[in-house]
Amino acid sequence: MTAFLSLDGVRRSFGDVTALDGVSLDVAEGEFFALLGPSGCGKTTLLRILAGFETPDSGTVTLAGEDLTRVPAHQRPVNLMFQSYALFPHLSVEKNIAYGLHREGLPKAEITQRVGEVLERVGLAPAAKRRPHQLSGGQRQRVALARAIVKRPRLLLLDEPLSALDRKVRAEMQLWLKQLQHEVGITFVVVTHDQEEAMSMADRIAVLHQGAVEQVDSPVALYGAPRTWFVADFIGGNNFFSGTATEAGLSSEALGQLPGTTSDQSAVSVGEPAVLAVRPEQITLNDGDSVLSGTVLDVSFYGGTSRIAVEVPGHGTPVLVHRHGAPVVVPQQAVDLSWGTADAVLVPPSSATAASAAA
Ligand SMILES: Nc1ncnc2c1ncn2[C@@H]1O[C@H](COP(=O)(O)OP(=O)(O)OP(=O)(O)O)[C@@H](O)[C@H]1O
Repeated sequence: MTAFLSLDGVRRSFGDVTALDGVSLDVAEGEFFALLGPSGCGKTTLLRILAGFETPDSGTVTLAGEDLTRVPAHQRPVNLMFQSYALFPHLSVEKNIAYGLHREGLPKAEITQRVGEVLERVGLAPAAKRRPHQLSGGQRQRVALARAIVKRPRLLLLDEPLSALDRKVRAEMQLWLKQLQHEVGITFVVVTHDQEEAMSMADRIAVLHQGAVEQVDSPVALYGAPRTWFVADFIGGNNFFSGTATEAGLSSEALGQLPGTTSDQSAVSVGEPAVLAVRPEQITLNDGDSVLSGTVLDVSFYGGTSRIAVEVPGHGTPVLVHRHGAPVVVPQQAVDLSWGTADAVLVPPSSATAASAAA
C-alpha cells in the first residue's frame, strides 16, 4: 500500500494523561478509514492533530509526501466536519455551503457552479433556500458534509458524523456516506466509538485502546482474526475461555480441550497462557458433537435471530449462542455445544479477561 497519509510515532500528553502513546498509521489515497475505540482512547486527539488544531509532543504527520506536523490548520488541504455540524442558523442551505468558498475569495460564477453540483450530489437541491431549522437531522448532516466536500479537501476528517441521528436514519446515512465517499474519491478518516458504524462504512479500521493502536485491518479481518483480547471483546460479541494454548486450541483446567486456532498475527505460543474467543454464531447446538455440555438458562427471539444463554458447569459466565431463525431449545433443557477448530481464535490473555473468564 502506498501511504497517502502517514502518522509516525505520534505522542501527546495532557499533564499526566497520555492521550496518544506513539501512534503510527498509514492511510491510502481514496480510502475510507475509521478510528475506533471507547471513550477516552485518544481518537479525538488524533483527529485534531490531523486537522492541525493540536500539535503532537513528538512524531510526525505526512500527507502526500509533505510534512504537515507544523503546518497550521488553515494551510492544510484538510477539512474537519464537527460532530455538532456547526451550521449557521440564519443562512440558507446554499449559503451555508457557499460560505467557505466566499472566504477563499473564489469568483462568484465558480461558487455558484460548485455549490449547485454539491447540492445535487447530496440530494438537497430542492431544499437549497431553506434554513437549517427547516431541515431534518439527516438533512442537516448532509448540509454539513456538502459544506466540507465543496472545498475539495484532499483529506476529510469526520468526528462522530452520525451520532446525532436516530438509529434508523443513522443506518441509511451510513450507506449514503459510503456511496458519497466512493463518488467524490476524497480520503475520509472518521472517528467513531460505534463498532457497527465503523464496520459498515470503513475499508479499514484502526482500533485504539489507551492511546495506542491495537490492530489495523479490514472489518472482516478484525472480526474473524482479532489479534488481542481487547479487539476480540470490542468488535462484536465473543465468549471467552482461559487456559493454556495447545496445537489444536486451548486446554482448560475446568473444561478440558477446546478447539481453536491462532490467528496469523497474534502473539500466542503453544504452552503459554491464552484466551480462546468463540463467536456466539459459530457455536452449534445438539448437532451430534459435544465440546461442552450445559443447561439452557434463557432464550430470546429477536426476529431473525435467537439468542440462547447456556450455563456450563466450570465456567463462571453463561455461554452465549446465536442462531438464525426461531429458537429450537427451551429453558432448563440439557444441550451439547460444539464448534470447529477454525471457528475460534486464541488471543493473549489480559488481566481483565482472566478475571471475567474465571468469574
Ligand atoms: N485538552 C485536554 N486537556 C486535558 N486532558 C485532555 C485534553 N484533551 C483530551 N484529554 C484527555 O486525553 C484522553 C484522550 O481524549 P480524547 O478526547 O482524544 O478521547 P476520545 O477517544 O476521543 O474520547 P471520546 O469518545 O469520549 O470523545 C482522555 O483521557 C482525555 O481526558
